[in-house]
Amino acid sequence: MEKKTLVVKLGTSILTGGTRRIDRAHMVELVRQLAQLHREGHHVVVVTSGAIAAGRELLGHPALAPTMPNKQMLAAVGQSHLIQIWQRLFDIYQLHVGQMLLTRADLEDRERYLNARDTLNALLSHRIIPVINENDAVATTEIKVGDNDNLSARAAILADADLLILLTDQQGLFTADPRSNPDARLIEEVHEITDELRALAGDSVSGLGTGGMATKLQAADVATRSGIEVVIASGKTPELIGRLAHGERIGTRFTAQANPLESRKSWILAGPPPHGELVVDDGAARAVQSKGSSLLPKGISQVCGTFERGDVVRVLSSQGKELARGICRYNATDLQRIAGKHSDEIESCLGYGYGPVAIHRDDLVLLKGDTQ
Ligand SMILES: Nc1ncnc2c1ncn2[C@@H]1O[C@H](COP(=O)(O)OP(=O)(O)O)[C@@H](O)[C@H]1O
Ligand SMILES: N[C@@H](CCC(=O)OP(=O)(O)O)C(=O)O
Repeated sequence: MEKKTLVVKLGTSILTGGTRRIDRAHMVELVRQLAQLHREGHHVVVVTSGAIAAGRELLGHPALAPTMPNKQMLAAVGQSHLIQIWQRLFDIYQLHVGQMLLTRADLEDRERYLNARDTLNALLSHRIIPVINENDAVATTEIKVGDNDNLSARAAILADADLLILLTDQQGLFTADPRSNPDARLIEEVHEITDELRALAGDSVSGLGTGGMATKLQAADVATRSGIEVVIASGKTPELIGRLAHGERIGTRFTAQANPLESRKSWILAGPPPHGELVVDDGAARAVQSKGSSLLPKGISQVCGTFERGDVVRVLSSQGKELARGICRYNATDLQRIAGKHSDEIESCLGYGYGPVAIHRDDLVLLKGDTQ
């Protein structure tokens, strides 16, 4: 069976079961399902809400004004508690978790984005379960993603996920909020997120979650545009996670709009103008062009311009013809020092390393014909 990468977002509504406490009994059941998928060889990423709810529970539900610092204080208390609960539950299956607390600023800055992606990939390749939440304690309104639905869509892009599952307290997106409209019907499949659809998605009324269905639709929009399928479903459906991973139709499914690799490549071409140039030797030019290889420092003969790790650069042949564009994993100063060297010399030369390649093949777009 094909191995998939799944991002599963668990909202406060499902983690508390609508109560004032974290529903550990239900978390045990969700972890059992996640561990089963992991055992089958799939990559599993958890995006967890519930820090604020856990903080409230731990402090005995103090009467607090709903100010930002108070929420941040609750999240700071609750997050460490929450991650301990996750770790204890995954311990049952001898699995480790790795906590990643992110903000919007981390995901918009190319260098920090690459760092976060490298960390996530390192966790996954060591078969550790990444457990992600927003870094509420440091995030102010400007740098906050604001809700974990949107955060999970960005985490899914970071992980190159095949499927994003948004687990909540409803069976999916309905034609109206089922809490107030008993006649509301489940929408089973969405191919395009239109304004009419957005008008159906209401806010959270439970006082526990953030954003309701509106933020779930925003998340579905972001993820499906990046080629990731999204499902909104009820966390109470038996064996839900495994059944969805095996292709069963449950809840509301949003079909992917593009292939993830293609969408990253169009960002490279349409995104910010290149910051610098790498002139490569004939061997590297051939490897990149005909074999679809990554660009190694060894094949770089000249580094021009000032660029940071994560910036887009142009790749030029020794005759000055533009062959490709890609996201560079080293900044210009570092690359000048390692250009022409073997990848296993990077660490000793710089004192650190971000891996053996200057531009990974997934971050490289070949240009056909003259693009000078
Ligand atoms: N059209 C809709 N279909 C389903 N649920 C809706 C809709 N509009 C609003 N909602 C509300 O969204 C809530 C789920 O969002 P939220 O409370 O933020 O949960 P979570 O903590 O899982 O993110 C549901 O409990 C429901 O009341
Ligand atoms: N980061 C916050 C959750 C924010 C949020 O979006 O909550 P939810 O709508 O329940 O997914 C916390 O951990 O409490």
